Amino acid sequence: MLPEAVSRALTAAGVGPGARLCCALSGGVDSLVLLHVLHDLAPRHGYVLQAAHVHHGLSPHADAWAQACASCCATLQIPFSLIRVEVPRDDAAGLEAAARRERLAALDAIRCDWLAFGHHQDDQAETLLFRLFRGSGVRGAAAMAPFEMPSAGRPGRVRPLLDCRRAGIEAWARARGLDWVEDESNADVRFSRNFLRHRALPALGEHFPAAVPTLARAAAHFREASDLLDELAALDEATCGGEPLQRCAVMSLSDARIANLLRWQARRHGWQMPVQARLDEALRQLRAVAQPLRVVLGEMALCAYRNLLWLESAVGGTYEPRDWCGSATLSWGAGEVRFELLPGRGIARSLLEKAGSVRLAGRRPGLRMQLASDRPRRQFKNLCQEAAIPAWLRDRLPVLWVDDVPAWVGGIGVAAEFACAPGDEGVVPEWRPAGVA
Ligand SMILES: Nc1ncnc2c1ncn2[C@@H]1O[C@H](COP(=O)(O)OP(=O)(O)OP(=O)(O)O)[C@@H](O)[C@H]1O
Repeated sequence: MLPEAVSRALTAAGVGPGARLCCALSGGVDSLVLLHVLHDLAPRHGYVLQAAHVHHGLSPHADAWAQACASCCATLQIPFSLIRVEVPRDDAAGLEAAARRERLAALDAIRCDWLAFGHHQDDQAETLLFRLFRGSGVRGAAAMAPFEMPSAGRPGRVRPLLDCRRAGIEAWARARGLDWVEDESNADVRFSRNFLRHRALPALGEHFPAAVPTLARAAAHFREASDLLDELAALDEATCGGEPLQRCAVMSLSDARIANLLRWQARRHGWQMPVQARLDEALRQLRAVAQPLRVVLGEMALCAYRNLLWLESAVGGTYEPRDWCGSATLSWGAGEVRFELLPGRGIARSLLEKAGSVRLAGRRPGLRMQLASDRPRRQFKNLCQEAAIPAWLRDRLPVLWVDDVPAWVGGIGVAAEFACAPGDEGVVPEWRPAGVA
């Protein structure tokens, strides 16, 4: 039964023949059973199995766990990696969350297509309860996904035991004669997760015998609803003009829909969402205050200027001047400037090659530029107004200085005297300020 559940989950995720599958092995019973089942199923599914253990160096038993994982893999002849991570003891997120973050980052860096985790149905029920007690919305209540597709160089994640009960996994381990290690911290009911596992769920189970599978089923319903909200956000973004959004179009949506859209965009950029009250306040200002507007929401800022509306990183990077020597990108603040070679477009390459210095730097006082030979030379402020660049962004605009003459200003364009003629080799700079299109 258990191997069949794992097999179904792998098929549903699309872990096919030739896929490189890495089992995230903690040494506990769940991932140990998963490793054995994956090993048994490998000939049927045709994936290439490996395993990895992350050594956090936090528990006095950490070396013993790593050793147990290594020897189990040696017995099964499964390639094994041991990854050591440094967990900052004073991390603001707390020690457990920091360990988890470092562990996932280390696992994500493994050369594989899929990572398999040993989370099971009891974990799913605990996760749902835990999140509900933190006031989660629909997305949080969706708990853990059975699988997450590989994306942007990151392996996919699959949780093949998510439909299996803990007791069934332990029974399978005993029947197979497996030895496993117990994480001593799992028994400490001062931790919320352990309290839910050892106290709350057993108590609930006395009255609701099917509490765990029922909660897991509810999580699946929440996942469906959460996916629908994502689809709605994608539709709303497209109807509102993409990124940046058209302010008028956004304002015609309800607050709940705008919040849904902004949350979805923030997630895509990898920014943490602020608490609901902060977002409500930002929306209130958006409706009430005349533009321009910039409201900082933790790691990001909600900006409105003219008819544009967008999220951008609120955490600036460095804006140090740097020489351009032909590289494809130069980092700039929280974003970067990309340089692409295209015939007849952008800056004439021959002028860059002849120049004594080509530097990416900020604007300087008195900057003036002519965007076309039949247009007047304009001051920086006017150029920004014409290009709808909001005031708070102006000090952060990248400028490409060629022998101290501005050849290109990010978001504005190329100076007429540097423009590439049709048929010549051109260099097209593109500024990506991390969040603002
Ligand atoms: N040290 C480790 N090295 C490799 N994989 C690990 C390690 N610890 C945990 N895992 C993987 O993560 C799965 C879940 O373990 P655990 O519940 O302890 O971690 P978690 O990711 O913090 O869980 P949760 O998401 O429930 O908080 C394990 O079954 C295993 O696949």
